[in-house]
Amino acid sequence: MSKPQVIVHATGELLAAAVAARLVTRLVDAQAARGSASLVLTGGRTGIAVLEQLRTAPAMGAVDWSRVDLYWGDERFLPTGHPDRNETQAREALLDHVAVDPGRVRVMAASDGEFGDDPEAAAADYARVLADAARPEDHGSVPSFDVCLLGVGEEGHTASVFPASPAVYETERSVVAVRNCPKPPPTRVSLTLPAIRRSAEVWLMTTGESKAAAVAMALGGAGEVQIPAAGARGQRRTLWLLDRAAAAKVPKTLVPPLA
Ligand SMILES: O=C1O[C@H](COP(=O)(O)O)[C@@H](O)[C@H](O)[C@H]1O
Repeated sequence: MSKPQVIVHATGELLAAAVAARLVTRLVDAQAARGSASLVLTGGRTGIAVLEQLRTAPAMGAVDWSRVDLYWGDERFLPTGHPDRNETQAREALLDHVAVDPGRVRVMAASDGEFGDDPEAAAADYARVLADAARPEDHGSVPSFDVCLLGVGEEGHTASVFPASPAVYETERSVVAVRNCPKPPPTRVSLTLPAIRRSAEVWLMTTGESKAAAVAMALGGAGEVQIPAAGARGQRRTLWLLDRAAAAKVPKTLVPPLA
């Protein structure tokens, strides 16, 4: 498992543009090496801002979106097309504007979908989707995603794994239903930390003063039960992509000069 590396940008806008550029390079490299790339999307303000930036990124045309496998790290369990669904926001920000292969866009079920209002069934279904997509070289039931994008909440949640919640103690399942979330909406579906840790690269992205304490705790050695984002690590790389405000309380020894 990789050690976290911190990259700080001056503003949230610069951060989103820089992450978008970094992502273009990573996807192009994966496609050149293997023919396809896999990407886990996140919801949240920073995650969606990155997708908006990606849409107009200068080298965007270098990515063949029909050969990108798309997944979600978590989903708000709401009806199809609901504006608060991470899927809806990702489609508006990017996916409706690029030539994705619909068969490679693996969404988490909606609350009016085939599993009805049953988030446990939706989670079990997504675990099957992941298992079906895993290749022999992934050595398990979760693909080794090229990049897993994640946000970070004020209290340290990532995906929809909240501090001290049942999801943070999960060691077997790759996807779980999450109920009674402290942040609305209360019902969600989420990858677990063990599934996230199957990723080659994990990129945690967050901005703003309100995230500074959680970021400092995660990077300062807090446990994942207290700060779930601390447990999100990639096999090859773990990047913490921050703006100056979110990085304000991180120990100076961990922060390189401004990008
Ligand atoms: O609810 C969620 O929140 C987190 C963080 O969102 P932000 O707006 O504070 O950046 C996000 O990572 C997660 O995907 C989303 O469902």
